[in-house]
Amino acid sequence: MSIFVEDPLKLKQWVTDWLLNYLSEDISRLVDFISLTPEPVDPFSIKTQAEYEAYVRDNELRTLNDELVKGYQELLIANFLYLNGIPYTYEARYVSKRRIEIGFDYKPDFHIDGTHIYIEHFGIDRAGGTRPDIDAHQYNEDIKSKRTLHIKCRTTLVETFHYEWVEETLTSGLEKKLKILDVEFNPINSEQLLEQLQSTGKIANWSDLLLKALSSIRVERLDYDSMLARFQRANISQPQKYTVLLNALHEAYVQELHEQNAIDFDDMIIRSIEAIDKGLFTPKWTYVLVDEFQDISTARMDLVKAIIKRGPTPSLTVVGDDWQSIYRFSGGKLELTTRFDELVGLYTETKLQKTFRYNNSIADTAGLFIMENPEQYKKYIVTHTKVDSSQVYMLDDKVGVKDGLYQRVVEVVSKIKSVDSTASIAVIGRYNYLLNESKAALVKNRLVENVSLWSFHKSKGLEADYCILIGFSQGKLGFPNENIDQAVIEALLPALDSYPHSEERRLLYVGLTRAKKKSYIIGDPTSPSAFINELLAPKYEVNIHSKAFQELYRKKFKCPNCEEGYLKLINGKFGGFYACSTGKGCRVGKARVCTECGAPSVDNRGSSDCNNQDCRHSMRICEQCGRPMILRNGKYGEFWGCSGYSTQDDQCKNTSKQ
Ligand SMILES: Nc1ncnc2c1ncn2[C@@H]1O[C@H](COP(=O)(O)OP(=O)(O)OP(=O)(O)O)[C@@H](O)[C@H]1O
Repeated sequence: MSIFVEDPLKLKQWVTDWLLNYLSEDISRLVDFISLTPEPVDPFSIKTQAEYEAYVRDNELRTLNDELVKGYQELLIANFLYLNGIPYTYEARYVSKRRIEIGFDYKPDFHIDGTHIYIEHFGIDRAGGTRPDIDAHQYNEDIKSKRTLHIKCRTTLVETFHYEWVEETLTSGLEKKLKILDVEFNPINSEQLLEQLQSTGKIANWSDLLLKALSSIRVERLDYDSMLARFQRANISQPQKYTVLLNALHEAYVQELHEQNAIDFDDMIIRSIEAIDKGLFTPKWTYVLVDEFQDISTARMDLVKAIIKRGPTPSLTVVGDDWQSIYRFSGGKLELTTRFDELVGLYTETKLQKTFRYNNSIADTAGLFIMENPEQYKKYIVTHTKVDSSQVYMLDDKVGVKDGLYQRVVEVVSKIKSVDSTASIAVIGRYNYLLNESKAALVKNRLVENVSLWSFHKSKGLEADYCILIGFSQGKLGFPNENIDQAVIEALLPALDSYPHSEERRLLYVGLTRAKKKSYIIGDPTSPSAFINELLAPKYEVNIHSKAFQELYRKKFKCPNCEEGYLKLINGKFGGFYACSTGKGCRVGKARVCTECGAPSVDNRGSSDCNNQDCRHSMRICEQCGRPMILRNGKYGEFWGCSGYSTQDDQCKNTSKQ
């Protein structure tokens, strides 16, 4: 086996060395690479301010000079200045401290040091249009006041625009504009640049990206053409450049293994297939059993197929659970389970729907949660153990207390031990650092005995009496992990179902179902992740043991019409609705289920409005009969028509204009 298999750090070092060599051979490769990472994003495709903020939060836009900037196009300008040896300051103070009409301290995007030249990048298209969440009129007015201010203060304003980026003239245009002003260009040489890239940690980040790409190329058995096709299908910009780079990396890796006279795990599989196909080995097995089939990769499936094809007509039995497919990042191809007949052939199915591990409370919460994704199979798990009350708890991380999360972990472990001293306990976290910190806190409090620390991935197949699930923050290191900057890796991995966070959802399902007795979820009420918000909904019947979370819950489910009541989900004959917990005394009666977020939606005149302040979705309803209105297409254009139009015994013909 290759040393890379035994010591992943050695592989990382090899990739880093390869990258440094590859880049130093040709300066144009270096410039190309800089333009490939981070991946370009068109800000005009971002719809809301919250979405833009999440993009900036989750995609650290750091220049070659190590400044954090606020937009991808600003990053390109900063890098252009840096590569051309033009000293600049990002968001420098302006000569005048005067506030311009719009009322903020004016800081132009860039100042060319030692000159009166400033650069402003304006996010407008040729018609003056802006990002959808920005008021275009106001933005254009601001542009005018900035121009006036520069004239008044006798400074030179160089303007660049979003549309130049679209037209691919952003940096070439800037070059012309600066040369006219006699700005001196001293392009940086490749050694200096490489040094800077290393010292700012960029090379290390790029190596991580390449490592992941290499692993995907291996497990998916991709060649140049299939890689290029995937990038094109995924709309990756500059697909050719990525393909050339990754293909070169893969070839060098294969060559390296050859020189080491060694193989890796992927080779083991690939060579086994070859050995069987060439008749060097004849399988004799009459029964072939594959466990954890939901995570099987293309290469592994090819091996199974070869064993069957060349064996003595064996029977194949596979065991898997599509709800627990969590190894896509290492090639797991859920499709092979969900499209088994198409991809593998005829089969008979046996459903294992009874669990001897967890109780009905955990089964109901976890089952409802996983089946939110309509692409997962519908299954109703019967449990051997039955309980009368909810065994899933939501706790907070002691809002505002330093290391509050780990203190909470200690508290829960200590409480469990006080009532069930020999119980097995597991702390399950999305990232290893969460587990390391938890372990340190438990060791310090002498509570670590009988406590396992597992990542959600590692917890697969394991079990404990009590499980404590942690790390539900928002963003890049959150759960669900909202890391969206690696579209390249996404494109190389097996196809993913389209439901948002589907793989992360399965991961939480796995975590929730590790406990035999109780599951505790610890979240942060000040920035609850999407999963925490979702689990607060009454249908999950989670015990909310936290004032802060109850407050959040209160906001969403408080009955708007009475002091005491909460809106509770009822599954009626004609679908779900919410009813006030105080019963008939409350005038609100029933509330609808918001079609966007599932929280209660309360009827007002002509519309039903979501009670969840983060959602606030408004659904148009018929003023005559209360059914939802539907936007229809008629002879004279679009109009709103009552959805009761097609109901035979109680037809409603109400319409209103669009
Ligand atoms: N027939 C049975 N009677 C009693 N207990 C059982 C029975 N079958 C399994 N168990 C217990 O149920 C628990 C779960 O079993 P096992 O780990 O085999 O399930 P699994 O289907 O592999 O679960 P998962 O896929 O969720 O990891 C174990 O503690 C096991 O000992």
